[in-house]
Amino acid sequence: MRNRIAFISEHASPLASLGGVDSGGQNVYVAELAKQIARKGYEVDVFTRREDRDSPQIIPFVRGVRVILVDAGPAQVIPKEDIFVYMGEFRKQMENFIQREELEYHLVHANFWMSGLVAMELKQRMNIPFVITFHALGYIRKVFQKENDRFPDKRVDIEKEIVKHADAVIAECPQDREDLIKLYEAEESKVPVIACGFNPKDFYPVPKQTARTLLQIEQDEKVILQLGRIVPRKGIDNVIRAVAKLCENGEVYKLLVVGGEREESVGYQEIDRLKDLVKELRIEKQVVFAGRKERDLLKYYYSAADVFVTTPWYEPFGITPLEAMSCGTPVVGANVGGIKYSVLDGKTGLLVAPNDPVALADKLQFLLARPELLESMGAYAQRYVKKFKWCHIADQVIDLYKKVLKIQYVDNLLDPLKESFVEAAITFKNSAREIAEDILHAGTVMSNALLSGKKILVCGNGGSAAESQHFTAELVGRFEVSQRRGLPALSLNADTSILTAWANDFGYDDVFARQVEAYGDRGDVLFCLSTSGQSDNIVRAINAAEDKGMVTVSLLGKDGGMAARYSRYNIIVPSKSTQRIQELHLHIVHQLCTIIEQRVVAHDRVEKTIKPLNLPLARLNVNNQPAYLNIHQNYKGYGS
Ligand SMILES: O=C(CO)[C@@H](O)[C@H](O)[C@H](O)[C@H](O)COP(=O)(O)O
Ligand SMILES: [Zn+2]
Repeated sequence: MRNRIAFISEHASPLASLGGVDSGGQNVYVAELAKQIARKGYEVDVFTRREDRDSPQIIPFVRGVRVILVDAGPAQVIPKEDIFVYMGEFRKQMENFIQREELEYHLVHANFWMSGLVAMELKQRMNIPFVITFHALGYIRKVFQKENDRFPDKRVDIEKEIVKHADAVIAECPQDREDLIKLYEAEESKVPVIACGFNPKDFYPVPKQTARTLLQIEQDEKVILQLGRIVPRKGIDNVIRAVAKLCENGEVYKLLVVGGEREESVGYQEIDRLKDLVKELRIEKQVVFAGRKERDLLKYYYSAADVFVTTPWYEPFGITPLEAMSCGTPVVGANVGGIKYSVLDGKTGLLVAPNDPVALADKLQFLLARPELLESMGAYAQRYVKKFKWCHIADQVIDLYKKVLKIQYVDNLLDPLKESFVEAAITFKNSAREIAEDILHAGTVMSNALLSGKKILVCGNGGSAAESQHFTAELVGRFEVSQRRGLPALSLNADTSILTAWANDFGYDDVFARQVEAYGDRGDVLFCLSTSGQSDNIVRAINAAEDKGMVTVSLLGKDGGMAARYSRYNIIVPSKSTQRIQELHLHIVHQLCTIIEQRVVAHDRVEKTIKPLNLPLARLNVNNQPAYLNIHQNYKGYGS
């Protein structure tokens, strides 16, 4: 069966178009990772909140990936800051879906803290392990946005709980990992760094001339590209101010701002603020707001630009620098989070402090004045960025899944395994208290029969058949005493020809009774082993033996069943578990052998049936006595 993974991404659907306020890196991450993971043999379902009334609940995305729309809150686009109140409903609906469709998910991969909350609850309720990628951390957002952060105050506490219960937390860059460990007390071993990726099929270099012709950009213009979601965190105002500084310095560059759409539900928008700022700085001619562009057009924008700029004040990863580098465009990026991890300062671009327009203007001016440097950086970037292809990232994520599933597998099996030892120990202890005397009695009855020249017939089914042969092997052969005569004991389940012929011709119920009839004599013992005491062939054998004047002894379990009713002597292990009963049966078989051997050897010594002088010297113990004499001395005797 293929492993089935449930992605949860409450606000970022892989189906959503890119560039809106709440769609961006996370949508791409979920879409690309799901695709690659499915390509590598997993079944992936992506659970996301329904945002329109008309779509079906299950939407096939690509081969192996389905998008499941979860009804939680109004079926319309809601800013992610307002979704939290619907997450209880989200969890309930998701759980209903899983049960209704009889799906078995091996692992949940949650994206963003609210999905993490759902994953944490599903783990508690359905025992599905989960991995989370936070994409952004509430603690850091709060530090920067303060009262402008509209997420519920409890976000950070919930995130801490999620970190505690997650089986692994994917850090997108070393800075993210450090934050998770320091600020969220994440266990170091649970936080691997796995970067985000890019798709080389979507992002590859297009000759600059072609790209500019297509986008109607002057061939000789110096173009700085800013591309991505238009939200305050991205620090686009910083870029605008830097361009204004460049103008002050007499440099004329064009800043192309791609992305962003007016959201009806939101009041004063970031894009309005930026446009006002452009006006205020009087650089309308230098800044072009190109709006949101379809994904397949983005490579032309990246390729047309001389340099790509991104200076957020916080960025757990940031996919756009990878896309720019893959198109052969160097990046000037903020020296924060994932950007300082993915952009090699001085090699694939330059790093600069966030919120510092003067420093940014300096870096841009330096680079744009050096076309050869830009070219060599672009070429290096294109080679270097290959390690971030989604297929390589997916390999790392799958390795993590395997590790989590292995731990889960071990946890699921190890605890019951340990528990079984405790349970066995308890059964042994209870047996010592409750049935030790019955065992001694049975052993005495058996040894009396042997000492009177009688024999023991033994039978059982399955595991008990094995113990029956185990018992006869110890008696006919040897147990603990090295030199003694063989004792007559015959296992009735050992002769396959008799068993199969009789079972085949007449039925299985009399396979033992028939042999009791053939071999049994008055005074012989029939020793039956049965965990339930309900096997018909055992009950019939007991009746046949009693009819012949034999002595019946049964080793049983549970409530002793029918066998206990008809058998003369019973040892009933105080347990309801077949396994535990069988384990005790083996121990009891050994104890019966001990009793029988000690009594027979003691008796034979008195009768002088074994000549001690025949023993090889090496067999003598420290007292220069054969071992069986010690046993004889230790034996206190019991009601023979
Ligand atoms: O070993 C086991 C179970 O642990 C089985 O082979 C088991 O002995 C068989 O199911 C027997 O047929 C059970 O018979 P019984 O112990 O109830 O007389
Ligand atoms: Zn067994």
